[in-house]
Amino acid sequence: IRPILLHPDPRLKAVAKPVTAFDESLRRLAEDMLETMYEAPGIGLAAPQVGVMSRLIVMDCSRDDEPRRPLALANPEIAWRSEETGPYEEGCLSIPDHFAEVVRPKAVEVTWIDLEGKAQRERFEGLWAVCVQHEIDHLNGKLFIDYLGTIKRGVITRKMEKLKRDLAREKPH
Ligand SMILES: O=C(O)C[C@@H](Cc1ccccc1)[C@H](O)SCc1ccccc1
Ligand SMILES: [Zn+2]
Repeated sequence: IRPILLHPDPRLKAVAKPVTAFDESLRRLAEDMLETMYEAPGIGLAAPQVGVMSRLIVMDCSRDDEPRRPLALANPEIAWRSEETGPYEEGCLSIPDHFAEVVRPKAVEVTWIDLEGKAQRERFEGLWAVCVQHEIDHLNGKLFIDYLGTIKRGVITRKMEKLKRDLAREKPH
């Protein structure tokens, strides 16, 4: 389990670097991220959210009544976006307890390299499509609040700054 960085944090606004070593340490990082994600709980997590500036994301958007399908995607890229878009009330483990509607393409095709170094390509729809786009945004320093207007984004940022001040002073918020 690794601590999840909270917005605002410069590491959440930086562009992460491509993964080049498909070795044991990458597999260990993916395992740590999946453990952190399940414990949060969440259905996705990007390496920059645990302070690692690498282009690695993990996801498991399977429902509770389905078998788990943990995925680790290195150097993910969106190769195709559907014309059709749709809204979803998004949240973020780095911006806890804040939710807002974001409109994204309903389906995307993603290419990536898996932990064995093999190139993969898959079409995602539904919650998987929302999640993979949300996670790839994290690799480019983009947060779901960046799709909101200046006012709403500012309100959320100021509330998060207060939360971080209170946490720093060990005061319950
Ligand atoms: O911060 C993250 O990247 C984890 C996000 C991933 C996500 C955000 C919006 C929509 C889909 C995925 C979430 O905090 S994981 C929590 C969650 C759980 C169920 C449905 C939506 C979000
Ligand atoms: Zn997020």
